Amino acid sequence: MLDEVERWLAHRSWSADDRPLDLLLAAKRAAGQWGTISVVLPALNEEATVGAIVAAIRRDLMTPEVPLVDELVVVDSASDDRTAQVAAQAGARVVRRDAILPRLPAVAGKGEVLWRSLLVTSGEIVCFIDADLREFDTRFVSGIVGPLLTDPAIGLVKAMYDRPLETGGEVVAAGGGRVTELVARPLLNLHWPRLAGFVQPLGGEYAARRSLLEQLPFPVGYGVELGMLVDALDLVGLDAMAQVDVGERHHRHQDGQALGRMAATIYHTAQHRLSRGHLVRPRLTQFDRVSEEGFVPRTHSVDTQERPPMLEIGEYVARRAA
Ligand SMILES: O=c1ccn([C@@H]2O[C@H](COP(=O)(O)OP(=O)(O)O)[C@@H](O)[C@H]2O)c(=O)[nH]1
Ligand SMILES: O=C(O)[C@@H](COP(=O)(O)O)O[C@H]1O[C@H](CO)[C@@H](O)[C@H](O)[C@H]1O
Repeated sequence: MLDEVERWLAHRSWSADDRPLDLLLAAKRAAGQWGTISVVLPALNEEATVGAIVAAIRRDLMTPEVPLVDELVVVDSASDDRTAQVAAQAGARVVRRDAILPRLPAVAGKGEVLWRSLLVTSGEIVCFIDADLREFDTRFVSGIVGPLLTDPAIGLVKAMYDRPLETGGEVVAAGGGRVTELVARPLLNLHWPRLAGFVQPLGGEYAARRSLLEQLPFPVGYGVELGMLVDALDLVGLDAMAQVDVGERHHRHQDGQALGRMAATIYHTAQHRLSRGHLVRPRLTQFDRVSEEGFVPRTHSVDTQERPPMLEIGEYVARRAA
């Protein structure tokens, strides 16, 4: 590991316990406008889990005694279940992805909704939390916004955690984060070794200053986390980035082929940054055994579209100037 990363781990890697809530609330008061916090949950068919996450954040972090979070928004990613109703009943403001910036028709993908969320939130600190988490602890939020409240030099904070691989509520292996371990961590270590200190580079729980996020392109799919780490490193440097240990994360796990498609788009996101030019062919062929036919190839396109920095969107600039 690079000496720079060793040093980074010593002074940019914390526990959520290092910043108790009373310290955060005092820092938030002192920060004024710069301490405003928006929590965003991207949600595609998360009716089973989104309500408990919303309720926990409202219960713990949006009360007169603990007014840490200023707004809580669920961006509904064209769900076809009751995600929007469940989230609204739990107390979130729900915004439909397709209602945001309709002049640019939305495309499928997690990064698409995170990018659009910047247009419908106002906090100077934006905190992203996946909506498929179970046994959610609001330390995930307070832990990662903490350094942004207490240290002006920090621009982006990732959560780190254990992530058991579970099926039906039973732990089947210690090593969740399959795409992290098989694709993202090797890619980062080989090509961006300064990012090798991030324990959960693909984790979906992270917070950043709006002033940083609005300068970054957003890969529209699952490449958004890797792309954001690489682009933030280029723009603000490693010392403006940090990570906080928030314990253990339980979430729904996708099947192997879905993770294969995720891996392909993450690889494309990395390759796009490596050569900013020559792109691999964005297609992925996978195989299913079909009774008498044997293995049948099924080819998927790999999403490659990226949205520009929000500062290049006139509506966003006008809203911020208002
Ligand atoms: O097109 C998409 C894909 C995912 N998500 C949300 O993004 C988060 C992370 O997605 P997912 O759980 O599928 O990723 P994983 O954790 O399995 O890698 C979840 O809240 C999803 O509902 C979304 O809003 N739109
Ligand atoms: O880290 C990973 O390997 C993947 C899959 O996790 P699991 O193997 O299902 O625990 O999950 C993450 O990757 C996505 C792409 O960056 C993020 O969007 C998810 O929030 C994150 O859970």
